[in-house]
Amino acid sequence: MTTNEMTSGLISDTTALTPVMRQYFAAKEQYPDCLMFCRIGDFYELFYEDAVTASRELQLTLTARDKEKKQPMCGVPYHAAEGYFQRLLRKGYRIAVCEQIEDPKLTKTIVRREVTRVLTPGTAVDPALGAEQSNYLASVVVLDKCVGLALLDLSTGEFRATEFSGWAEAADELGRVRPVELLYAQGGLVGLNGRSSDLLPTHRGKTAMNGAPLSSGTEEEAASVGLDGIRTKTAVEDWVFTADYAVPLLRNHLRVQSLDGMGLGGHEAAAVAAGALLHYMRATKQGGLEHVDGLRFYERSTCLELDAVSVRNLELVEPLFSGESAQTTLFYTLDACCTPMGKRLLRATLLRPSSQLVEIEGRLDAVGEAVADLRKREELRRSMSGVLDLERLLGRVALDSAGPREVMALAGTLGCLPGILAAVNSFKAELWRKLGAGLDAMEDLHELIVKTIAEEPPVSLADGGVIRAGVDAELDELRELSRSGRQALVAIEERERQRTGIGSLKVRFNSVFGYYLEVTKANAKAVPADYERKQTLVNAERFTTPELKEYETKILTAQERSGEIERRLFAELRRQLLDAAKRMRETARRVAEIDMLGCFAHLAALRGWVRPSVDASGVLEFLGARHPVVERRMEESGTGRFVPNSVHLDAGLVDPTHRDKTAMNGAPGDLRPGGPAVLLITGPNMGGKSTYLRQTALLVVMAQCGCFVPAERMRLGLVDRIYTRIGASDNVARGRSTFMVEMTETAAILNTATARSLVLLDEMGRGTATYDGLSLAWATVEHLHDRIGARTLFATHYHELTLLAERLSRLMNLRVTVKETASGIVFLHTVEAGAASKSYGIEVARLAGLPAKVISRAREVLKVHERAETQQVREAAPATPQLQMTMFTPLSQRIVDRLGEVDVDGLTPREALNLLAELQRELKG
Ligand SMILES: Nc1ncnc2c1ncn2[C@@H]1O[C@H](COP(=O)(O)OP(=O)(O)OP(=O)(O)O)[C@@H](O)[C@H]1O
Repeated sequence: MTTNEMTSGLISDTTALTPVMRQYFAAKEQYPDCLMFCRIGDFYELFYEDAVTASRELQLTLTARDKEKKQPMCGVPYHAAEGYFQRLLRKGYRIAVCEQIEDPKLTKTIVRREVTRVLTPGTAVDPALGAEQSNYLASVVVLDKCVGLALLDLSTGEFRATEFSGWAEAADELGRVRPVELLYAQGGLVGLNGRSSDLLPTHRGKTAMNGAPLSSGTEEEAASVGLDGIRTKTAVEDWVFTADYAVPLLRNHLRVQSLDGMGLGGHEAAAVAAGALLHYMRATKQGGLEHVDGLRFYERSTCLELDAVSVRNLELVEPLFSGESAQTTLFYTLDACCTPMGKRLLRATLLRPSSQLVEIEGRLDAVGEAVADLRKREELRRSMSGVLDLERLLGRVALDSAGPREVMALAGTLGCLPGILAAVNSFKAELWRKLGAGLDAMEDLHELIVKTIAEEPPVSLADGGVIRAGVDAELDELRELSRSGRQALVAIEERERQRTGIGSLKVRFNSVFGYYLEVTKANAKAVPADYERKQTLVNAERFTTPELKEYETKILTAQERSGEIERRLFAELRRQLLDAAKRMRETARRVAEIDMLGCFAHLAALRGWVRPSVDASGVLEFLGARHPVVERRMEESGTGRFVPNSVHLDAGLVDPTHRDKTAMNGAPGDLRPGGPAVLLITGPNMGGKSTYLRQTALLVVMAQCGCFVPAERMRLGLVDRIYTRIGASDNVARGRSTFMVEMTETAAILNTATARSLVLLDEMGRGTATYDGLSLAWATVEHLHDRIGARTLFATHYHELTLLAERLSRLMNLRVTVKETASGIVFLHTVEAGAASKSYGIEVARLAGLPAKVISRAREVLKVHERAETQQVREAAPATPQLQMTMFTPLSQRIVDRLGEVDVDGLTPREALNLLAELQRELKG
């Protein structure tokens, strides 16, 4: 008999079951998708398939309730259960905890049992969660062709929602945020473009029996929706995802009349997703939602968009291959934050850099001021050094899992706030002033805690002595009573030793017998007649006396009563702290931002990074730029120096607001108007092409986060999106052909990139026959150049592509350089103008140790092919359509060209004036 059979009603005769098993099945029927942990005595037991699953996942011994072993079971001791729960949650399982809800001592029949908690990856806070990580529960809904998405991190109370016009963008956001659990309507996501989206269809819509994590459907689906990273997907009944139900629920929870104040006006889909998420929290019996007291509507359009593929390729927050060291990530390199909140904000900012000039410049101004003043900068960072995780501590208070020491830790952190405020106020930049003005130092709360809790409180409230003396008169009195009672016992012990002459006589306590006098067997004869025997052990006898009983009652009653008072006062304090939850969260948010800015300033000063000049042009120009991660790793491992390189790109966009900003960092003459929009980079393997591409993207990300950059100078016209198609990814493991993945990613770029985007294509077209690959690469470059005009870096091994420079006016060839020496080639890692003349693939193969015979044969074959191919490509490549110069040549270039054509000596003064007027007309559009 299996649980499935039982719960699906195949087995109707439950009378043969023991009463406990009947309770078990009743509970399991309600939560078929959870692993059911059933409390029996000191253990949580699992049965049937749940037992098989748990024993496999937790390496528990599988036993059986019956001789035929048809009823497998396994169990974990109740006091160690939380650790086992977490291990299963991390693997994506859902858990229901069926508790004994009566005291076994007080009932003569079977103890009642009920499910008191349902734990899921998104609703249970993992104590082992890293400070910089978030534990998002996500909820998604499609309403009126609009996709609503809500995200909640229960560990901090962060709650936000947004909307998308299409599923692809929503899936992309999910791929970036990587929630641990996703909620969606059971009926699937119906309504997108008037058709039923089959991306999360009903038949896969349920979490599998046994609480097993769902497989994410077919490969195409997984890739197209970017959901394959989410292990737990939970279907919730459709009615929950309706505006009539979810919106009032959300309003009630947030205690607001209208959601407009949270930026949710007119965003029903986002509100419904958020309301449904709260419904789920309640349905899984999660109390402690007090710290979830605000909801923020956020929009991606104010951000530099990074699709999930680019986040991965650029290793912004995670290494490309799981299991690799995190040291390859940009986050690791930039994380010099002092506080856990700062770390989390940095990580979130790297995933969502700004695309708003005012915001970026505001941050750069603030960072710049701190870079320039060592004393103030250090003071700022010092003021934050003792700050703990304010948001998580508050989360624990709300979830009622904060003990006295955590509350004291909270006070410690609150105590740092006045210092932080003073440090922030010492700066003048507008952003610092804004942050300072809104920073609530919360001295009242700090004082409240410090005055209520003892200086060095015990770990647990039950240990007593948590509340400071002087807080409650009755408590002080009771404590005095039990103290004097204990003193009296010491006196009794001494007196009785004298009276009986038994030097080893002791007054002792245990929870079963209370206080007693203990005498060794050898001395038992000397015991006076008024002692009343309580217990006989192998070596000792235990006695009591009426006097002892009297003190016992006094002491125990006093302790019990003071325990009650301590619990009440602690609960009152908790309530007061939660009443201030909103203030604390707001402060935590500001501290995070202060910390991140301080971190940027610290790194800039430490590593000599410079302030990027950001504007609304289409320029992207670096001088002496370095890859921050590779440079740091080379420094740390002592493997040489990183070779700086420069980049010059111009998408030819007119910057209406910053027309006068033609120079970087005030140095005139750096702007070369109408620079190339596409850079085609050739050169040997290992030459540094990928590094050059990635470094360009990373510097853009950093600059738009408001961070200084590792370069001598940088000018950046705002980028709206970064696209990357870099190297062969590990999609092969997911069963999709490398080439298919590459083409899907390239299609996404060609269909959605804009003239403001930055496109990085590395070795496109390698995964197929040479001519197919070359032709696709050729056509892609043409399309990017002619139709999109995005700033593009294209690294390739197809030397034939360098011929494109003859046809495309805004494409420039670059090459990574090598030096040929007698003993082989040396990589110089410098990028310079021009096409690589040779590919050196064979040289690199030689360095890798291919047999000499193979190398020399390869050289022969290469010669024959090279001659033939170059000729063919020249002849066969279709003519590029004539560029519409006026459309694609930047204005500045056209003016320069026009001036270049003029014969100045042959002009009359009037003609010169006319020309000037004409040029000005053109400038003004
Ligand atoms: N500017 C640089 N200064 C110093 N070392 C560099 C530089 N650029 C790249 N390197 C080092 O050279 C190695 C190869 O770089 P990269 O992977 O970028 O080469 P590639 O040209 O893309 O090679 P392939 O074509 O085989 O992918 C890396 O280990 C990197 O650390």
